[in-house]
Amino acid sequence: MTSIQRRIPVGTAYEVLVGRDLASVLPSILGEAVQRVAFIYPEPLEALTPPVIDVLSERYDVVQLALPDGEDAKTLEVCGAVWEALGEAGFTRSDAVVTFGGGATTDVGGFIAAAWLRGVRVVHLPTTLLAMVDAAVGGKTGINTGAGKNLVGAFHEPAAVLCDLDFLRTLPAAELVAGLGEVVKCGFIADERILELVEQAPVGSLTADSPVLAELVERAIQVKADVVAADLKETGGADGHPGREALNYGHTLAHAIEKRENYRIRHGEAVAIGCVYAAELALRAGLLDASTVQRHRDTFGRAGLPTSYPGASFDDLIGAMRVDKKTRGSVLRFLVLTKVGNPVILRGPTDEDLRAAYAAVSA
Ligand SMILES: NC(=O)c1ccc[n+]([C@@H]2O[C@H](COP(=O)([O-])OP(=O)(O)OC[C@H]3O[C@@H](n4cnc5c(N)ncnc54)[C@H](O)[C@@H]3O)[C@@H](O)[C@H]2O)c1
Ligand SMILES: O=C(O)C(=O)C[C@@H](O)[C@H](O)[C@H](O)COP(=O)(O)O
Ligand SMILES: [Zn+2]
Repeated sequence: MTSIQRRIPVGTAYEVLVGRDLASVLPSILGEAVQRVAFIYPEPLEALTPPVIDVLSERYDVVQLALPDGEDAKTLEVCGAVWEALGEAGFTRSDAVVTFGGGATTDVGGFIAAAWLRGVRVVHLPTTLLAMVDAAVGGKTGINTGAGKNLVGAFHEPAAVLCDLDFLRTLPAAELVAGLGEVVKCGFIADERILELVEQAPVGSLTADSPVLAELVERAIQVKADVVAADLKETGGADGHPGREALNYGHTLAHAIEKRENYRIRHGEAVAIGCVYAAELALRAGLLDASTVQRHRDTFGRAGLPTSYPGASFDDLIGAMRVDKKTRGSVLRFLVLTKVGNPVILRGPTDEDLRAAYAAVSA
């Protein structure tokens, strides 16, 4: 039975619903004008789709589009094939896209919707923890290129995000842990209670049906919704706050590691390493104290996440770090903390500090 536990508005634009058995609310969001729905999902999740397809099929002509799994879907080739399929289906501006899957699927499906006819409605049904708390919320969509991660994309806000916690029941434990990477990141940038909840939870207790996990989901979505509502297109925050770039904590190194690993490391795992790196960098820049750096290692580690990366040298990664979207010209800009909940931008850290911080996470 449908149960909506929380409605979290993202400004005035749309809501993120958190609950269970949420597919039934889709028609009320999509409305009467929609005739065709492109249902985009990763092929391995086929067995989970019938309850959603059944709801959609009662009202709409459903075009089912199975994509490759995970990061393999975030390519121009996959987008091209889907756009051809939409053309063949006569997909119009009053039709809609529904994505169903993890963050890779919501990213590429969102981009497909953003570009088709220059923008059609999209509703995300995230099925991983990471996509519920982060990827599906906020309207960032995108794909990868040979030069790096998420280098092509668009801001395209969804009409709604439906976080159905029931889908977490089939999620492999390692994927759930990876999602905690973005949850803990939100704790460090904006909500210390998240850190306390993770620190106090018995190891292994944050499973799909845990009430603490449900609270973490709601808190992390709230952090993301608040930051996005204040700076939708990452143009900058007010009163010294870095705005949406705060959500990019840990991502400069994370994206470089993901590229280096051919996307075979999970995004949330790479983010955990990247946040420890950013903390080490802030320590060397005289911005952050050593105990908060240690708290990064302890809290990400307690969640089951890696906090070091011995897989490459600094010189192997710096090229990919330079294409980070926070870079301006040849000046690297890092999101760092001065304390928990106080993100700031560090411009042009010295080569010595960049290397020393990397040495501290690569041992
Ligand atoms: N747009 C944004 O703001 C934003 C934010 C964070 C991350 N991201 C992107 O999200 C992606 C990572 O997302 P992810 O961690 O969800 O990975 P993912 O989409 O690759 O999914 C991980 C794996 O879980 C499987 N899976 C998904 N739901 C399942 C379920 N309910 N049961 C069983 N298996 C399931 C998938 O098939 C896949 O194999 C990265 O590409 C990252 O860049 C985007
Ligand atoms: O929503 C944002 O803004 C974020 O930075 C959230 C990140 O967790 C996410 O991985 C995002 O896709 C990274 O964005 P990018 O601009 O560095 O590609
Ligand atoms: Zn991320």
